[in-house]
Amino acid sequence: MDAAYWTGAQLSTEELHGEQQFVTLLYERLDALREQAEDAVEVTAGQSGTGRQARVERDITVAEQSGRVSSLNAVESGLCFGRIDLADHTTHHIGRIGIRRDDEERTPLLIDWRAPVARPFYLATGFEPMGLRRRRHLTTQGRRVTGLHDEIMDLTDTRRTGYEDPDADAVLLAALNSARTGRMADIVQTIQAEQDRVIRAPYRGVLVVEGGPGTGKTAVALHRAAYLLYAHRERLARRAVLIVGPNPAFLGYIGEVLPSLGETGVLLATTGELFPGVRAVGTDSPAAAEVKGRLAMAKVLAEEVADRQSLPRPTLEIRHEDHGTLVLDRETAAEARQRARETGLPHNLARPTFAFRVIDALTAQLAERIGADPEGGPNLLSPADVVQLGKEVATSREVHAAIESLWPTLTPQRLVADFLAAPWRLDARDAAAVRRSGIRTGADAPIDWTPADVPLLDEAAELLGEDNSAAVAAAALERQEQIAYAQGVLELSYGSRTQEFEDEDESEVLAAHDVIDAERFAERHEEADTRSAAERAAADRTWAFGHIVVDEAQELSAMAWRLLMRRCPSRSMTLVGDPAQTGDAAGCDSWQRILEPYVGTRWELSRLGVNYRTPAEIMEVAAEVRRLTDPLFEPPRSVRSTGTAPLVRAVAPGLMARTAAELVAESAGSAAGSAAGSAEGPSAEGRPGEGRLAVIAPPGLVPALGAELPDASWGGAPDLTRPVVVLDPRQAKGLEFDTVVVVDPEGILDGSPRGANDLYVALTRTTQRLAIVRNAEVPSRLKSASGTGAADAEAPDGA
Ligand SMILES: Nc1ncnc2c1ncn2[C@@H]1O[C@H](COP(=O)(O)OP(=O)(O)OP(=O)(O)O)[C@@H](O)[C@H]1O
Repeated sequence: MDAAYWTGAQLSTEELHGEQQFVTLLYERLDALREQAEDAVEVTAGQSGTGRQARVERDITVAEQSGRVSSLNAVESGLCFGRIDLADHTTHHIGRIGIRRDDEERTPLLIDWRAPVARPFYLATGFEPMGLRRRRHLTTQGRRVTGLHDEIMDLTDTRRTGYEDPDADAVLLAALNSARTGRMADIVQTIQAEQDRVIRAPYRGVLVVEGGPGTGKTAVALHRAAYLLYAHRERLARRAVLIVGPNPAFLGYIGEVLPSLGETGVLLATTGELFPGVRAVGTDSPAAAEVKGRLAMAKVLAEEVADRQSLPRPTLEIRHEDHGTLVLDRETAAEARQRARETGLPHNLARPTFAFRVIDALTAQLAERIGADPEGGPNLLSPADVVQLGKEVATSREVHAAIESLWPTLTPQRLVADFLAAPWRLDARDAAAVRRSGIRTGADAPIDWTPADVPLLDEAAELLGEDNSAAVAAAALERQEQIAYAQGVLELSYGSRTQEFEDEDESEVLAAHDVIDAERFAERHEEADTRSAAERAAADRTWAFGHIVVDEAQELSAMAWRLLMRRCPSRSMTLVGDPAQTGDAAGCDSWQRILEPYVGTRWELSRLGVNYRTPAEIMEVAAEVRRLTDPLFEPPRSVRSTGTAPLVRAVAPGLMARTAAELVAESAGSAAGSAAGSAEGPSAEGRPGEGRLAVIAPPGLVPALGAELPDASWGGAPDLTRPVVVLDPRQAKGLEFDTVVVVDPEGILDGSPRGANDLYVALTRTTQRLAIVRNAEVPSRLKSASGTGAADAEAPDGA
């Protein structure tokens, strides 16, 4: 029947039914793929093949197929979310991953959102329909299609479905208004055009993405990682992608986004986690972190190393077991040091050169003494005697101790610990900031490393180098043994060759002796590393990543940038941040200054200008903070307004924590109340228990607030999935909540040199409601939060 004769209701039912059938088919296919992968895991794991080769192949298959099962599980929710109808009457469904039919042609059933075919779904507009007649968003709950939203792109097309939505942003707004969970969600269904361009920007080079709060920088960075893994799968699967965030809580917050896009092999880390073997659990004062983050620390550490390459004053006496006292004078040691330095090698790798020179000089001295002809003739020792003497010198414990005292083998930990124990190269104030008491100089005792120590350790590791000659020699030996073993296997296999064998499939027969030599045979039998690239990268300080994404990039110190640049020699990087939110005293406020030493001016800048998080009324208050220092500041445009101005309470300082707790209790009550009357579907007002609230206060007030809010999570590792958390502004960076209570804004403003940035961050964390509890005894520097303006509608307490 012609659609024009159908009533709207019939159309709607038919359309929805059709989509439901399609989605059901997709899930059946997903189930089948998952079953295949699970079966492969089970069958392979149960295989009893013996020998190294069989074991390796089994482990690789199990790892691959288990990864596939995890990816397929992760895309279960919202598998298909869109459809595009093209002018040529073809249609494509768009989803989290690509799925094909199980037919001969492997016909595409669901198009991966990252495929070029899917691009018009994100970019087409009425002005530029990109060949589309219609764009459809599907909303689903579990496997049930719950809604359709159609946009007509070709106005000459008269066909109607009954799901045409006059509000093109309905799906976006529903996503923005949904209650937060304490975990970031992906935005794959509603990526906006300006975001799409960043996500699909070319892979090479450094791309900086700058934008105000809530402009989707984090979301875009994560989707870009997923896109790059799709578009450059082979290279990036091998070299891995690293995503760097400011703290572990933030990484927990964003940790589910990439898996929900089917990507599980990405390493998420803070810079403090990038030195394998070191857990940076300590904390620094802001002053200490700032000093440790300065670029000048690279020079300081280089000088510390040079200092360890010392000279005797004026001579060093070495008592040799058999030959009495040897004397190493300053000139000889200086010459040996010069030679060692001239190698240009890091300290530990240049040490053998130093040691050889010293041993040579001492051997000559000894030969001179022992072989001296009492008659004054030539030395009586033969060359072989001298070689023997050299061996004795080289193996002498005392000689070793002497060399060690002049050119010690150093670990990064020991070098940095010694520096922190006695930072005498720094001026008095900086030294006082970084000095660590309780460290024993020269001892390898464990200390509480801080995140700001990690770039120092990395720098030290570069300066020192790793003397892995023993490991290399051992590996070479093992390889020789493997080749010998392989030779034996090949001879055996040749000897046992039978007629029956010759008739078999040639690959089996040729595999033995005809086509490979012992060396390649040995290679094939080497123990393969079945860890994913991300896992291997996490354990390897010198790993070169295929791409690095840095979120909150403005927070990184100059020393942290040095560390990251070492991990990415290809300089394929995406850096997202907002200099206006820089809180860390060691952080940078100019991209050019950060990047200059590494890529000169060869980097791209993209700006995001729409705030998807913070409602316009709240953004106005936040903008006032920035205008304290920059009167012309314009905030990013908010995509929504809620009609609710921030609530302000001015109270005596001793009542601020109590008042905040009361506001939290009121908020919980009103969320429950409005939930009772709310319509179906997720909303910020949500159901009881839905939504998240954060109290953000200066660090000194956090414990008092924690005491007033016994159910809240707070401290070093707050649980963001709890209904209420108490955070300081630094901890709140990058996060968002349905409701935020900012306590003591003036305290935050004055609390650090970048207090204005911290307050700006605190005020922009909410998706719905903001309350401010301020100290009534200090004048407010924000007009709209002064407790006397329009925002004060709810009458402050206790003022
Ligand atoms: N296209 C989109 N569709 C749906 N939600 C979006 C979209 N873009 C951004 N958002 C949502 O807006 C919120 C803010 O995004 P995000 O945290 O990525 O911003 P940001 O720029 O990193 O913010 P900040 O600098 O304040 O940390 C998130 O909840 C994100 O999911």
